[in-house]
Amino acid sequence: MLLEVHDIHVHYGKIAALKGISLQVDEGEIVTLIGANGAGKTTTLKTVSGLRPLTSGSIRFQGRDISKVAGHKRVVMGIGHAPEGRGIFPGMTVQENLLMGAYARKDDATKELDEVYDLFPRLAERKQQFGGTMSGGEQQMLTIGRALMTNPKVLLLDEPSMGLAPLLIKQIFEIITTINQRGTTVLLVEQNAQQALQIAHRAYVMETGTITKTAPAQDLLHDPAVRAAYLGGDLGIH
Ligand SMILES: Nc1ncnc2c1ncn2[C@@H]1O[C@H](COP(=O)(O)OP(=O)(O)OP(=O)(O)O)[C@@H](O)[C@H]1O
Repeated sequence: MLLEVHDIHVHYGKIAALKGISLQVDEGEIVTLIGANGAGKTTTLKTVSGLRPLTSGSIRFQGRDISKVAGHKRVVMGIGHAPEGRGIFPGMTVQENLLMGAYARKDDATKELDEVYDLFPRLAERKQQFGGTMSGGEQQMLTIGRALMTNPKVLLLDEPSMGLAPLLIKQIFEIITTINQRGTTVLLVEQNAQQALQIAHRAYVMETGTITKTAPAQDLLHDPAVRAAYLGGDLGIH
């Protein structure tokens, strides 16, 4: 087991955002978390990467309890996080933004930089362009690229398709599959449940701070209750 989240509770002040979440991610998997707005998906990722503290419960990574390990150390251990809302450095070039992702590493990141440019030719074309002048979709690519610069064992992806045009959404999901096939485990949070379930191996359904269902992604694609709640009831399965 690569990542094991056990019965975590997380609060924002008095508000309980996570009320006992447990999930596992095996090496090599794409696991997706789906659920309505406010269910706690983003909070789950933030807690795994160390951006939010736990009230109780535990998180194990490669068998080690990391519940109290600082976020920057989790990066070095192999937990990469591409957060929602992009958060790139607008006044830095694309390349500088990517290199910021590698700052915690002691070794040379040339290989990772080449890999990121290979995955996202658009970023390679725009190395010297300021991050803030990139389009929304390009900034999304930059956020994912920056997280990949840490050479993560597990990549936490928060809403990578948010705000993207349909063609770009298709590309982003293809790229996530490629990243996974090249050896990175993925924990994916998505509003776009249909596409997420199509590329994922397994999925968890979240509702108001709890997990209500877990199954192979293909099973959830055909689950009438999941289809009605999260897939618009549309039966257009590909
Ligand atoms: N900084 C914060 N302060 C107070 N409450 C917060 C904060 N961030 C999130 N919450 C609350 O925690 C709950 C879970 O939020 P979270 O962002 O994790 O949900 P989500 O499933 O990712 O939703 P979405 O799909 O809308 O992004 C929500 O009720 C939200 O209002």
